[in-house]
Amino acid sequence: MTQRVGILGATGAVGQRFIQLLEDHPEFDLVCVTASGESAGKSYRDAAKWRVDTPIPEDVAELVVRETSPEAIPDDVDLLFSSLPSGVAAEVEPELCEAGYVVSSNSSNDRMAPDVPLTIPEINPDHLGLIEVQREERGWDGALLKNPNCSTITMVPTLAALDEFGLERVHVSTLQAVSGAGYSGVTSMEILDNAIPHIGGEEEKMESESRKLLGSFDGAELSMHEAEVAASCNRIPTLDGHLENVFAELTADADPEDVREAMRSFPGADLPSSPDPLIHVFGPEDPERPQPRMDRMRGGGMQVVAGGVQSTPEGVKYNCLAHNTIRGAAGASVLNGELLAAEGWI
Ligand SMILES: NC(=O)C1=CN([C@@H]2O[C@H](COP(=O)(O)OP(=O)(O)OC[C@H]3O[C@@H](n4cnc5c(N)ncnc54)[C@H](OP(=O)(O)O)[C@@H]3O)[C@@H](O)[C@H]2O)C=CC1
Ligand SMILES: N[C@@H](CC(=O)OP(=O)(O)O)C(=O)O
Repeated sequence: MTQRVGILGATGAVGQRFIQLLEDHPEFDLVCVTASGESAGKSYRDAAKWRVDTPIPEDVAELVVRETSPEAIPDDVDLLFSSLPSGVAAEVEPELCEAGYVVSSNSSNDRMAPDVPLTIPEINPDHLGLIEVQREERGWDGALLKNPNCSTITMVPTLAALDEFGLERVHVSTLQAVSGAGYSGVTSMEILDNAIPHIGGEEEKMESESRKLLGSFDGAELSMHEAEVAASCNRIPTLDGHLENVFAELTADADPEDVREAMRSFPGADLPSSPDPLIHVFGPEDPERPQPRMDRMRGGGMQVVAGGVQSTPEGVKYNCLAHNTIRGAAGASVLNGELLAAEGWI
């Protein structure tokens, strides 16, 4: 069955990725786009400065952009994807959920709220059960579901694969693409011939969101994973694709080939946007991979790519990579929407 969907913040960088990913989607039909009051009332073509590398779908270009409020959105929309600035989302998303809409959101507000599921469908689909808790506590007919931060989602599938070796402590250092800061986020004068060893709030997000994603849900309450996570986040002059150097301390012995096999065989999800395999792993014959330019579009930008697995005295070290605006943003929300549909929440 096809579901009628909308995008909140559809004119922005992530909103445009949503439109690209929803074109020809087998389950979702895009019927509604919203943005700020500045854009509302204009055609999407006139409101959005289109910057994605495929043309605007003609039917979307003709849609009239709506205000971002419950009154402006048609009642028969089954699911809303959200790519609003987090301050705006923090106000509007709860109003929409209260009005009965189900929202699959990429914005960072409420990710760590104890009654808001933060999911990667291949890793913790059972956390969706938190929606029952959320509805009971908040009295909503709708629901709010979040996907994690783009740097977090790049690393967590590899950590989930390592969990069988007793994941105790994680140190990670990131090399993040400029698109993560949005189109006007970092000027060329700041980033060319340079690297910036700080991204506001990013380290805290990686450290807390990872433990929530890897945590367990007993049907009523969510417990965080016990592993300690310490992150150092850096911006570098790549366009798309976050590369990360991970050092994992494990309680069990783990040979690099066992680790590669655990990552290679980690199961995907039976959902249209989930790649198979979930993690592409380069072996010791390709020590220089993954690389952002060469590997970010694997699996349509939805695959996580790992390589450089080597033993350390405490466990293993390796590199991992994912496309930050596809697997790390719009693609993650679409995949969560597919999970909501498959599990009967919409
Ligand atoms: N850029 C990226 O790679 C990533 C971004 N994110 C997160 O996704 C969200 C969106 O990011 P991004 O697409 O880069 O942001 P943009 O600034 O490019 O887009 C923001 C969108 O929100 C709309 N908007 C702004 N203010 C309001 C308002 N007051 N009411 C209603 N709509 C409003 C804008 O509409 P208008 O055009 O009318 O101003 C636009 O559609 C953020 O929370 C960001 O942190 C997450 C991961 C990666
Ligand atoms: N901070 C990320 C992008 C982002 O907006 O993340 P979040 O979804 O947590 O707000 C980056 O710079 O690459």
